[in-house]
Amino acid sequence: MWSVDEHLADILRSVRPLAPIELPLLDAAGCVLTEDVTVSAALPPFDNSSMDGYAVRVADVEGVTEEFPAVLGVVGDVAAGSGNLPTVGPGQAARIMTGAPVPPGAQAVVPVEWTDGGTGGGPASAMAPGAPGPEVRVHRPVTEGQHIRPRGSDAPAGALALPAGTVLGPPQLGLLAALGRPAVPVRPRPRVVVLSTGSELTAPGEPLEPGRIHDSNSFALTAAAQAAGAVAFRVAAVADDAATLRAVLEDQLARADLVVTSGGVSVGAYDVVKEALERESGIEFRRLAMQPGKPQGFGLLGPAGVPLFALPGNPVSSYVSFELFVRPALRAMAGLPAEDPHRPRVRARLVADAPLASPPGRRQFLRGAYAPAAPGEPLGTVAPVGGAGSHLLAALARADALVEVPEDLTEVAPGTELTVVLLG
Ligand SMILES: Nc1nc2c(c(=O)[nH]1)N[C@H]1C(S)=C(S)[C@@H](COP(=O)(O)OP(=O)(O)OC[C@H]3O[C@@H](n4cnc5c(N)ncnc54)[C@H](O)[C@@H]3O)O[C@H]1N2
Ligand code: MOO
Repeated sequence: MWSVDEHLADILRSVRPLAPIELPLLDAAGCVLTEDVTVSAALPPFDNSSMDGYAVRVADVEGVTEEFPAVLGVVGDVAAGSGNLPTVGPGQAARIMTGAPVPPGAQAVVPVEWTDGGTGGGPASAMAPGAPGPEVRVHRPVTEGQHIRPRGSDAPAGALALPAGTVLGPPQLGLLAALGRPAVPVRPRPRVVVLSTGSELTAPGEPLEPGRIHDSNSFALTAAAQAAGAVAFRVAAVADDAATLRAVLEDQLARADLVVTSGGVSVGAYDVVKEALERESGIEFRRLAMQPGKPQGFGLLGPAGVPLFALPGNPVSSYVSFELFVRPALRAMAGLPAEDPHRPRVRARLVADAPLASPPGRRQFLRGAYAPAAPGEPLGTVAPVGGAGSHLLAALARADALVEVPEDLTEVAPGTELTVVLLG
């Protein structure tokens, strides 16, 4: 029997980060940058106004008040995007909008609210539409540089904008766009093919014949792969026939960086995944010291060595196995640390009416509902949801945590401190 930790270590030894490719920004969302990105041209690229107002020379507005305003000649109107700039000489001002380049000669911007807005009346609350008037009265002084965002104040040219290894979230993608980068080198999202096996499986929406059930695993596992950041393809369930399964796998390998199958790995007469792959070099079928998820297959398939996870068919077993083994592998392939910040492990106290039983020598993963620590309490609590049966999908759907019972515990008393994986 392999321990959970040995199996995961073997997987992480076998999988490799995917080779980097250049991707357009929005396709690179959530991906890991593989090269440093430096600031090629300063951000912002020119001194610009942070206010709608008037660009002035500081000496012209020194000591002014509403009662004794400066009256300045308006020499132009500078909108954001203007390239043709007027020069502001002594006694002059240029009307200017937020984001517009500061015209030569101007040293500061007076917000329109500190002026008459060129109307000859009292303080303006906004700019009048249309062309500016010939004069503006300025009611308050400004200091040099006031309301000006200097060139390079966000990111100076030559600075490191984003180091290799950065995960590209919305702010990072925004920065790359601001720097003028249309595409960046990243590790791509792994492409995952998810395939259920079992002659009893019927697609949701189809009526059930006697003895048959709906295929739920391929939906849960495909969604889990997407949630792990992969591009996931769900394949229609394959009946229990080794030749068909081999043919489907061969077809699917062309678009897969990783393959997940469910079912057919136990010791039954129709355990087709095992039958189809057991002699395939590289795929090894093991028994793990865990519950659920005891029978597992893992290895590298085909000439390209595509990691294949043959997960057990019970719905809870396959989902728990995905969380514990496939998700870390996908993260490693995407260049992320296998240790998953989105699946934190916390310690919590068990809340239960009676002691819980756990199989000897196997690490058990019960489904639970976690409650964070109350004020003044060092630990949160976790209550079991449903029993230990690996067919209990409805209970899994109500749970938000996996409760880890160590191998050496066969009875877990209420109040016991345990590790909990938060599923989020
Ligand atoms: N004699 C033994 N029998 C079993 C053992 C054992 O050690 N000795 N192990 C049990 C354990 S533990 C597990 S887990 C299962 C694993 O079985 P398989 O991976 O071969 O899975 P199947 O037999 O194909 O299916 C098991 C169960 O799950 C249902 N299933 C399968 N696929 C789906 C799907 N896509 N959607 C919904 N439900 C699915 C299937 O109908 C079965 O009920 O073996 C035990 N047996
Ligand atoms: O290991 Mo099975 O996954 O217990 O149900």
